[in-house]
Amino acid sequence: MPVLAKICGLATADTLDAAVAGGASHVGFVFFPPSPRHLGYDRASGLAARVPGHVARVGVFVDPDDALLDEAVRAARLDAVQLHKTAPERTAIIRARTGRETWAAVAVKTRADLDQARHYAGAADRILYDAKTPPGAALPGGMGLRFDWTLLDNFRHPLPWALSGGLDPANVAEAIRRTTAPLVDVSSGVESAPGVKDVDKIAAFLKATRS
Ligand SMILES: O=C(O)c1ccccc1N[C@@H]1O[C@H](COP(=O)(O)O)[C@@H](O)[C@H]1O
Repeated sequence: MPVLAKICGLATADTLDAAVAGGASHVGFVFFPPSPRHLGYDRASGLAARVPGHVARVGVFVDPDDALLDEAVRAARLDAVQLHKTAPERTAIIRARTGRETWAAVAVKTRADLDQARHYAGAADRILYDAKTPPGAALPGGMGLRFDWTLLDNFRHPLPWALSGGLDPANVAEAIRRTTAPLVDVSSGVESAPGVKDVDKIAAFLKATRS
C-alpha cells in the first residue's frame, strides 16, 4: 500500500503544482491568522481551483468558529478539515456541520498524550499525531518539531491516522519505516524560511516517501 503524503501550508501556485506533480495525495491550506502560512479566502479559492480531483484539499484550523469554517470550506472547496486544539465534542459538531472528513490533531510529547486519541473515536475520521509545541508558542503546529516516534510502538490506534511534526526529506523514509504511518504530513520541512515553500524540497520529500 503506497504511503499517502500531505504537503501543508501551500500558498503559491508553483509550490502547489510541485506538490501535485510530485504525487501528493493531499494539499493543505492554513486558516489561522497568526501563522505565516495563513491564507485569505480569495487566495485559497484560486489555489483550490488548481487542485486536480484525485488530490484532496485539507483546511487546517485551530479551534475555529462556524463563520471561519463555513467560509473556508466554501472558498477552498475543502474535502477535509484538520483541527488543532479542538475538543472532541466540538470536533463532532464540526464534522456534522461541514460534512467533511475530519482530522483531529493530537499533540504528543509523552506516551500519556496518546491517550487523547481515544476521545476522538466517533467524533473524527482520522487522528493526526503531531509534536506538542512549547507552552506559549505562537502556533500549535507547523514549527518543525518532532516527537519520539517510539511512543507509537504497540499503540492501538482508535482511528485511521497520520504522522506529522518535524518531518523532512531526510527523515521521512525512516519515520515511515519506524512507525508504519499510512499517511505523512509536512510543512516546515519543505520550506526555505517560515511560510516559504521550496519546490525542490517538496519533490525530494515526496520521492522519499516512496523509497
Ligand atoms: O503550519 C502551520 O502554520 C500550522 C498552524 C496551526 C496549526 C497547524 C499548523 N501546521 C501543521 O502542523 C503540523 C506539523 O508541521 P511541521 O511539518 O512540523 O512544520 C502539520 O500537520 C501542519 O499541517
